[in-house]
Amino acid sequence: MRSPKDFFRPLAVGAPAPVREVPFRPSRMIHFFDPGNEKMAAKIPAIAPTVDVLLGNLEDAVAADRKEAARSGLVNIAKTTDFGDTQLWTRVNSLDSPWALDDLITLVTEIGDKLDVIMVPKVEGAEDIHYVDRLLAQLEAKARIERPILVHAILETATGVANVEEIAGASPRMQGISLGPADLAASRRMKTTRVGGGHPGYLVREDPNPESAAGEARATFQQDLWHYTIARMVDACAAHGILPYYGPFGDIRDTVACEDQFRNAFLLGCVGAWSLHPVQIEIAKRVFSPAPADVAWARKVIAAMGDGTGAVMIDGKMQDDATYKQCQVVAQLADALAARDPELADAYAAAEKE
Ligand SMILES: CC(=O)SCCNC(=O)CCNC(=O)[C@H](O)C(C)(C)COP(=O)(O)OP(=O)(O)OC[C@H]1O[C@@H](n2cnc3c(N)ncnc32)[C@H](O)[C@@H]1OP(=O)(O)O
Ligand SMILES: CC(=O)C(=O)O
Ligand SMILES: [Mg+2]
Repeated sequence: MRSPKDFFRPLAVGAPAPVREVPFRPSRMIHFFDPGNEKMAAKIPAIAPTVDVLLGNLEDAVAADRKEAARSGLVNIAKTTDFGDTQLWTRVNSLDSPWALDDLITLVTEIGDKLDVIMVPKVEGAEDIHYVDRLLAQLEAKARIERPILVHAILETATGVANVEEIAGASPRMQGISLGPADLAASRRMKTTRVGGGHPGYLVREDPNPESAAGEARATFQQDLWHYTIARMVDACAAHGILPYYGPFGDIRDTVACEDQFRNAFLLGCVGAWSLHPVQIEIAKRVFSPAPADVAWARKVIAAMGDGTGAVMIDGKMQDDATYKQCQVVAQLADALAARDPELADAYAAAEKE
C-alpha cells in the first residue's frame, strides 16, 4: 500500500497533479448515447445544451461487432462538437474485456483534453482503480494532458458492493460511483429481469385483523429493492468526498416509476442519475434540482439561525445546528445548479419572494 504522503503524487513522470478535491459540477443527468449509432450521434449537438453530462457509451448496449465504430465515433464527435460547459464522459469496456485497453489508449491520446470523466464498469475492488489510475497517468503524460481525467466506478457486482468503501477511496481521481442495478441483480442471483426499479413481489403485507372475517384483503406495500445498496454507496461516497448517482431505469415508457426511483435516490443523497432516452432528461432535471419551495425554506432557516448555533422555532418546527447544516446542503446545491440553469435561478428567486 502506498504511504498516505504519496497519495497525491502523480503516478507517471509528466502526468498532471491529481485533484485534492472533486470539483462539484452539476451532473443531474448523465445522458448515454451510442457514438457509433449515426442517428443518435446526429442528435448530440442539439442535446448537449440540455444536459449536464453527455456520455459516449462503449460498453454494454453496444454490440461486439460495433465496438470499434463506437470508439472511433466518440473520437470524431469529441473533436467536432462544441459542448459548451456540458461535461463529456465515456464508459469504457470492462477491464477483463478485449476492448478496454484500446479504449483507454485511443481515447486518452486522441481526445483526453476533452474528456472530463471515464466511467469504469464492473469495478470489484481498489485494484481495478489502481490499474486504471496508473495507466491514465502514463497516457496523460504521453498526450501532454494538463488536467487529470477523473474516474467513476459502476457498482454492479456483489464483490464491488462488499468493497465499496475501498473503491471510493482508492485514488484522488475517484469522482463518483453509480449504482448498476442490472448487472448487480445478475451477480447477486436476484430473480428479477429488469434494469432498476421495483418489483411487485418484493413487498410487506399488513397484519391480519383479528376482528375481521377470515380471507379479508390485507394491504400490501411494495418495498425498494435498491435501498440497501444506494444507502451504502451514498455513505461510502460521502465518507470519501466523492459523488453518488443512481444509474439506469430501463422501463423507458414508465416515466412515473422512473421519477419515483430517481427521487428516492435524490432524497437519500444522490446527485444525479443516467438518462438512457431523451424522455428521461427532463425527469432527472426536475428530480435532482431541489424544489423552489424547499430552497426558499432552507434560506429562511439559514437567515434565522445566524451562526447556526442554538435553537429557534420557525413555523412550529424546531431548528438547530443539524437542520441548519441540512439547509446549507440544499441551498448550496441550489446555488450551484442556478449558476448553470437560468430558468432554475428565476424559479428560486421567485419562490424566495413569496
Ligand atoms: C444496464 C446498462 O448498462 S444501461 C446503459 C446502456 N444502455 C444504453 O446506453 C441505452 C441507450 N438508449 C438506447 O439505446 C435507446 O434509447 C433505446 C434502444 C433504449 C430505445 O431506442 P429507440 O427504440 O430508437 O427509441 P425511440 O424510437 O423512442 O427513439 C426516438 C428517437 O430518439 C433517439 N434516441 C433514443 N435514445 C437516444 C439517446 N440515448 N440519445 C440520443 N437520441 C436517442 C432515437 O434514435 C430516435 O431518433 P429518430 O426519431 O430520429 O428515429
Ligand atoms: C448500469 C449498469 O451497467 C447495470 O445496471 O448493469
Ligand atoms: Mg452493467
